[in-house]
Amino acid sequence: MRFTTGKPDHDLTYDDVFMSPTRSSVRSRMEVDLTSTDALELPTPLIVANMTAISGRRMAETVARRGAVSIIPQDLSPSAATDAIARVKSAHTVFDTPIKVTPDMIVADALPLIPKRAHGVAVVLDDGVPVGLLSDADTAGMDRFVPIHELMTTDLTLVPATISPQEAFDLLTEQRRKIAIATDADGRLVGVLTLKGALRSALYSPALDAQGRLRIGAAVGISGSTQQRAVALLEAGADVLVMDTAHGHQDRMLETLRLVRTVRDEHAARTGMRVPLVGGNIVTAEGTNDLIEAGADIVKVGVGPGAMCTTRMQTGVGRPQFSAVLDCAAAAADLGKAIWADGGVRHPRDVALALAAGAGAVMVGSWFAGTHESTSPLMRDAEGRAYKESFGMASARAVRARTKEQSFFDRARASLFEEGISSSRMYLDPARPGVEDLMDFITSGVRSSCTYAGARTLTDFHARATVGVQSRSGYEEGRPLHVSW
Ligand SMILES: NC(=O)C1=CN([C@@H]2O[C@H](COP(=O)(O)OP(=O)(O)OC[C@H]3O[C@@H](n4cnc5c(N)ncnc54)[C@H](OP(=O)(O)O)[C@@H]3O)[C@@H](O)[C@H]2O)C=CC1
Ligand SMILES: Nc1nc2c(ncn2[C@@H]2O[C@H](COP(=O)(O)O)[C@@H](O)[C@H]2O)c(=O)[nH]1
Repeated sequence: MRFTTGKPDHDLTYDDVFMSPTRSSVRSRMEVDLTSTDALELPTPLIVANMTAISGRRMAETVARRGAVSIIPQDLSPSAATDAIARVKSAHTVFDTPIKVTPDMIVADALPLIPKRAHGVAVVLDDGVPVGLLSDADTAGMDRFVPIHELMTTDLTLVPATISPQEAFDLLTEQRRKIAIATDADGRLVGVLTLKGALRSALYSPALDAQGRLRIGAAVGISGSTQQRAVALLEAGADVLVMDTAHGHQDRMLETLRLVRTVRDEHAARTGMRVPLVGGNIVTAEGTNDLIEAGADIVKVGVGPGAMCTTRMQTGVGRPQFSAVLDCAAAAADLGKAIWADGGVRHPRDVALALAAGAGAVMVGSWFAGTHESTSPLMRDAEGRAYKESFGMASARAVRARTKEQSFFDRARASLFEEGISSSRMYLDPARPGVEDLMDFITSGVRSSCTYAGARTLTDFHARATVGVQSRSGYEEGRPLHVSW
């Protein structure tokens, strides 16, 4: 990456910069290979942040089908974390896992479950065999105690699990249906595929492990029984382990990395599977070097840019994210490693700029909180707009949950040091209510950015990107107007 007018002597945020188009021989945005340039080599260079309100098994399986990875947070109990890994590992790599109900259940049992799926239906099963579909629309105006079999739609599009996404797409288009139900040779449910899902399956490659299962990551804290948790997560099949804390450039992080590296290496010697380790968060080249020396394959970069973050206002500490990513990516590359740009991503352009600056992949938290797949329950405000509650991992709320084994005094003391928001509303975008909709939005933007730079891969993109520094009005000029001025 080069600056149009030389590297400025002050640090820059994503909003401070723009990319210039350069001559390109790339004929189509579909020619661009978005494989991440970190140790994971993900088909889609996105990571879902290890935040309790956002990343769970539902999020993990959905994004893995589209080539990305979600990190199960450190605050989940070891059994909940290993259960999430097991569920994702057993999920189908093409067909979605639907909400399942039975004909005798009542509408009130199904209604809270249906919003957990962007496709908005539950599959009604009789002894494992699909017999109906239930959507919100089927239940409109009906008594909540009515049994599901009285309201369900029974005219189904059943397809064999061997069908290709393109065949499923053509069939659904021909039948003017939105969802197909895939079954095995005995007629039992395998999964579902929507029209959009079929299209996406043809466009994205899933993130798969060596055994062809969906990939998932998990976080390990730097306090407490780190070693035991790391062993349990590796045994369960975690594909990447993340260790992060507010101040990643501290001795305890370096000690934890060394400890977990030993556990990882023993696991690798036994199984032949070497799981990458991620350490963070830091924003300097020195921090990057120290974490890599202690065993990090990937360094997580970002102090203070997160949407739930109050660190910069509380402490004055942090660094504008574009410059942090640029410098840390260069330092990591010198050691043959990579970084993740973590935090502050609010538009597809931010992902593109982080990748242009050399990030191996980009971590997204709060933006994905406002989707059907995040862990929080769907709520509605007074106007009926759908939202999810989110909170920071260093908020008093998260700290209280994390320290529940400690004395009242220690918990009260710990929550004095909050550096995050305890409650925020992340509204679902009616045009993009699912995480896959946001992934479409982001990846189409990044594909386009690559072609503006004449790049076919993300390595090329970083090499060819030309970045300029812009004024506030330069940034404002680029914002679309939804109403006239
Ligand atoms: N990217 C970012 O800007 C930030 C991210 N976060 C995220 O929040 C989550 C929780 O992190 P964290 O709050 O570190 O909690 P952790 O549970 O990881 O604990 C942090 C440990 O480090 C010690 N510590 C020393 N100095 C600091 C410091 N300046 N800030 C925080 N802890 C310090 C704490 O001790 P003691 O409490 O006794 O001081 C505590 O033992 C992580 O996922 C982290 O990534 C949090 C803040 C900033
Ligand atoms: N300072 C804080 N940072 C936090 C907190 N919770 C999470 N985070 C960091 O934010 C990113 C995600 O950023 P986003 O803009 O995409 O939401 C996450 O990975 C953490 O590094 C917090 O309470 N305080």
